Amino acid sequence: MSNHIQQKIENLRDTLHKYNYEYYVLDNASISDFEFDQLLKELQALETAHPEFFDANSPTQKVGGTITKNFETVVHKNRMYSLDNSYSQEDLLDWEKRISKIIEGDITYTCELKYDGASINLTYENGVLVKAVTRGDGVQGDDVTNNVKTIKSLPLKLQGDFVDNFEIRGEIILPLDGFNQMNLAREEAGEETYKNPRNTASGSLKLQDSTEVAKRPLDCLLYQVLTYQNEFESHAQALEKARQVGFKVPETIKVANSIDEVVSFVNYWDKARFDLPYETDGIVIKVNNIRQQEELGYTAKAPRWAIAYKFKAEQVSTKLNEITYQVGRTGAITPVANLEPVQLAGTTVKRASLHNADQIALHDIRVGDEVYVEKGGEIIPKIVGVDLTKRPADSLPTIYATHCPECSTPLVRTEGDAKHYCPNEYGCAPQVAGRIVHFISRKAMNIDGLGAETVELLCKEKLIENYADLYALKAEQIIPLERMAEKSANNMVAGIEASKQMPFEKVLFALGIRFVGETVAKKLAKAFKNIEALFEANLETLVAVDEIGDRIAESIIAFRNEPLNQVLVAKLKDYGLQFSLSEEDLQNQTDTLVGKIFVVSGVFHKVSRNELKKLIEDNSGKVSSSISKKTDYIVAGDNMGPAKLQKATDLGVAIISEDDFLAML
Ligand SMILES: NC(=O)c1ccc[n+]([C@@H]2O[C@H](COP(=O)([O-])OP(=O)(O)OC[C@H]3O[C@@H](n4cnc5c(N)ncnc54)[C@H](O)[C@@H]3O)[C@@H](O)[C@H]2O)c1
Ligand SMILES: [Zn+2]
Repeated sequence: MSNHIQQKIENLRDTLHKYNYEYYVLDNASISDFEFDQLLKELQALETAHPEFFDANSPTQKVGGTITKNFETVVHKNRMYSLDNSYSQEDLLDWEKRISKIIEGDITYTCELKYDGASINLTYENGVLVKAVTRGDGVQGDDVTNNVKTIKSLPLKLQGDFVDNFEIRGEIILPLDGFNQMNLAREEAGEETYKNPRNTASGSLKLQDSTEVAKRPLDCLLYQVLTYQNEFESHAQALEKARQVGFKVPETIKVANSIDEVVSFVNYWDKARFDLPYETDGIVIKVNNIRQQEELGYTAKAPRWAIAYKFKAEQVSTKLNEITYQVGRTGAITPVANLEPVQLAGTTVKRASLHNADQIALHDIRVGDEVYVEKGGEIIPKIVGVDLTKRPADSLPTIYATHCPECSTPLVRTEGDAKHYCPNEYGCAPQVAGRIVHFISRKAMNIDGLGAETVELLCKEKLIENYADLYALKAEQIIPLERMAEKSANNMVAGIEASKQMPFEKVLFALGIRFVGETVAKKLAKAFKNIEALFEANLETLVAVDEIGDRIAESIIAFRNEPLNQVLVAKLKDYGLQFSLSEEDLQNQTDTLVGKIFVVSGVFHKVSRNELKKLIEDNSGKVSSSISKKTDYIVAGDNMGPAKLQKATDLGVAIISEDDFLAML
């Protein structure tokens, strides 16, 4: 019996060591955090029940990371710990009870967001950054000073009055904006996209070439100051002071006087976090008083004076019954997992995306497996892993589809593309209907009174074969159809008619040119101003446009060379759709701000923030999210952050008001 348990404990330790290695060293996790946490919890429970198998090297006892051989190893002056996790209000109350037994007096807490990146320890001597070291195994880490120095928001030399010698800790993160831009560029270059901001940030830190790191839009958010003469009384005070001398300490931090206040903070950010420009995976609650922190001290792995509250992972496990294949509007094949129905984030989930053949192979996902399903930012849930312990003995590896499930054409897969495609573009029913559905969709022509199901019906009834046919539809043809009545038919026709006013960029997006998404369509519309100019452009002219690369350019050329597309575009033009920028758009576009880089900060009165950004872009200026030496102007509204203000002043960037800006135009 105990032998069996010991075996189980050892297996779990081995498994977790392996996952730690993949996560911290390779920056390429093969299982989700949720699964990892489950396994760790399982091990913790076994170890608590069987203290005779205690091992100081167990993943429950140690910080998970390690050092690499690529950088100089530095022993931390002050150990770097992990954080204990909590998942509910009860967990937080338990924690409060535990610490109240150890310390005397009232406790106040600081609540901070748990920034999802890589931890870093910065050493400042006489106000100058001298060392930046990763957490490593907590005792020693990698010296990545040169890489960290490229982070623009991090002060290399402090201005103003602060402690002379200190360490400060923070999280190196990759804001979502920058992450998406990096991925866009990779997609453009036909390279595989990065998985998530966290491991991209962590991987960037460990690059050998600092000039490469400098190109990545990393940021550093600070969360702890360590001094040697006890200069500060409270954690919040230390952070406030750090912010004043130019460190990026997020304004989201809050002091709470009770666990109830902590809980309100947690509940608020559980939703509001999706509006943040970076990813967070929870809240960190800390005892605010530094003397009390010292009294509480540390366990082997984490401070007793802090606890992380992890946002609920919207993830469950269920059985995979069947894999089917879906043909998208572009002919891309998506494998779909048909699941044993399960409740997830308030909805019943029956299907989930499996992405592509590589993903299936990577996780070795098989029919009959118990799989983990996760609901991320996207609406369609995805499978993130397999519970191998539950795999049936007779299970077989998945063999990926070879032919289109709709039209039986052999599938193709081009080099470097993760997806398989059905090449029968104009004869494969879902591709035909799919192109029309895309055309009418909200972000494209936004046609009221017409939905995907109706489009399929209209195709099936042979009333339409392509999107241009929509404009010839008459109410009398629609009324006899299933689920249709006079009113709905009239609405549909009116909606189609109204769509003729949609601006050029929307029409361009609606055409469904491969790789021409909403943003690219906007760029193209702005650059070429009308469809004739766009379709006459050669590869060279096309790639000269900002952010347009070979892949997009070739796709545009292929589209305009296809005779059917030429006919469709000509028909749409005849029907009166907008194939050039409007007079108004043209008038509003100037070169007034060409070459100028703006940062917009604060709240404005005459125009909204988005309008302001649009005005900058319409007048050929560039909007950047962070202040750097390259920034020409900061348009400052109300409540501009003091850190930004300081930074702008330090760099000598001109700070202008909303009125100043409007006057420039
Ligand atoms: N998927 C995998 O294979 C795998 C493997 C290992 C670890 N993990 C995941 O990593 C996490 C455990 O990692 P960990 O030990 O680094 O602990 P952690 O990330 O849960 O917590 C500690 C870290 O939080 C960071 N942090 C962010 N904001 C902070 C703030 N305001 N104040 C203080 N600290 C803040 C610090 O960098 C600190 O080192 C778990 O979520 C686990 O699921 C996943
Ligand atoms: Zn097909």
